[in-house]
Amino acid sequence: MAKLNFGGVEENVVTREEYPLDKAQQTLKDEVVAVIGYGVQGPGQALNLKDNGISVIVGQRQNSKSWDKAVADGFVPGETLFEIEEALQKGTIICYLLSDAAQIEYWPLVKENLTAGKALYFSHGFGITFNDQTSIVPPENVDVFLVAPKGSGTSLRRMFLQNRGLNSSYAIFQDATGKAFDRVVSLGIAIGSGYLFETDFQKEVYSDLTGERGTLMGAIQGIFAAQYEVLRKKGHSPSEAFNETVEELTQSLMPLVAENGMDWMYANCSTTAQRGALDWWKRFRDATAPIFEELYDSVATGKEAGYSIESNSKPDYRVDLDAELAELRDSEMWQAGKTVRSLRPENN
Ligand SMILES: NC(=O)c1ccc[n+]([C@@H]2O[C@H](COP(=O)([O-])OP(=O)(O)OC[C@H]3O[C@@H](n4cnc5c(N)ncnc54)[C@H](O)[C@@H]3O)[C@@H](O)[C@H]2O)c1
Ligand SMILES: CC(C)(O)[C@@H](O)C(=O)O
Ligand SMILES: [Mg+2]
Ligand SMILES: [Mg+2]
Repeated sequence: MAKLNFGGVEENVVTREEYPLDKAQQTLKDEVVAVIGYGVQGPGQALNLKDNGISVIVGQRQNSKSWDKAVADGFVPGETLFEIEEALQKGTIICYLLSDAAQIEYWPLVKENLTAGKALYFSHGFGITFNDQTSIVPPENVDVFLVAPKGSGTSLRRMFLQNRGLNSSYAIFQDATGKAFDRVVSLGIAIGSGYLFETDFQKEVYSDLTGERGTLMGAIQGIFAAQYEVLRKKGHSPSEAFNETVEELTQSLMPLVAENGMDWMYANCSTTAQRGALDWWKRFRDATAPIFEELYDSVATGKEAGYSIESNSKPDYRVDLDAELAELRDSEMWQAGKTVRSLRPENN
């Protein structure tokens, strides 16, 4: 395993050079990887595994949209697509990719089928870390590990098809067979990870829940809305407010940050912009830091897990979720965005 320097701190990383695909294929050659759940990560991981020559089956409720999607994606009922219980019986590695809330409901069935020497794979530290709320406690004679892609399953698949790779974290919770490291790293490479960085279950879930509630999803929408609303209140048009808040960021500036970092993006803007950004960023940091502290505490005390379990375990959770998403979609800002996107030349 390579030790790499990240801003002065050494960390363990597994790269494709060190652990190439043929080594992963060799490690997994006698395994049947059962992907349970075909939501967002399920399709991304299952299709990448299949295209990488791994023996993969999907377990999903029949008569569901996800079942139909698996069929449309090339999984064949009775051959590579089964009801959850049958897939659990056939799999030697169980990739537990139901929603974190649904994992609670199906746990007794999964546990029943975890015979000695099998492996239980997660893409999140949620179920194990918050087992006081999930009751997910695996038997001692199976391997338990995670590979958590740091991005959407949709991106995992798209980047795979573009010959790129999303980075993932990996962690081993339990090594019953002595093969856990090879198994987890092989799966990480075979699902299409660019490289794998080491973590543990608790750190993965604390950082992941903080990130998605924070800068990646929650905070970014909050800061977009705040700036957009001020610009509108001061008399700017929706297109002007949207372009100065979102469109320029996603289309012009974030690709530059992705390529070479924030200072390089700054350096490619005017000295006027650089002066202003350098003067203001610390004020935004200081204003939001207390909210991030509160958020982290809410994650670490298990409150966020509790909220998520409570709301996503309701039989009609999708109805409320869809209504909340519609509120965002129908807001003036995102409706303005729809028109702005339609005007991109590549969309014409
Ligand atoms: N979405 C991502 O991009 C992403 C990224 C990294 C890790 N993860 C983790 O991967 C795992 C799967 O995430 P996801 O986003 O694909 O899941 P999801 O929340 O979209 O749900 C996945 C599947 O669970 C099924 N499901 C939901 N409720 C059910 C129920 N009551 N009974 C049976 N099936 C039910 C859905 O039909 C779907 O097939 C989670 O642990 C998640 O935290 C997700
Ligand atoms: C894609 C994300 C936000 O990184 C993932 O953590 C999720 O829960 O979907
Ligand atoms: Mg997450
Ligand atoms: Mg995440």
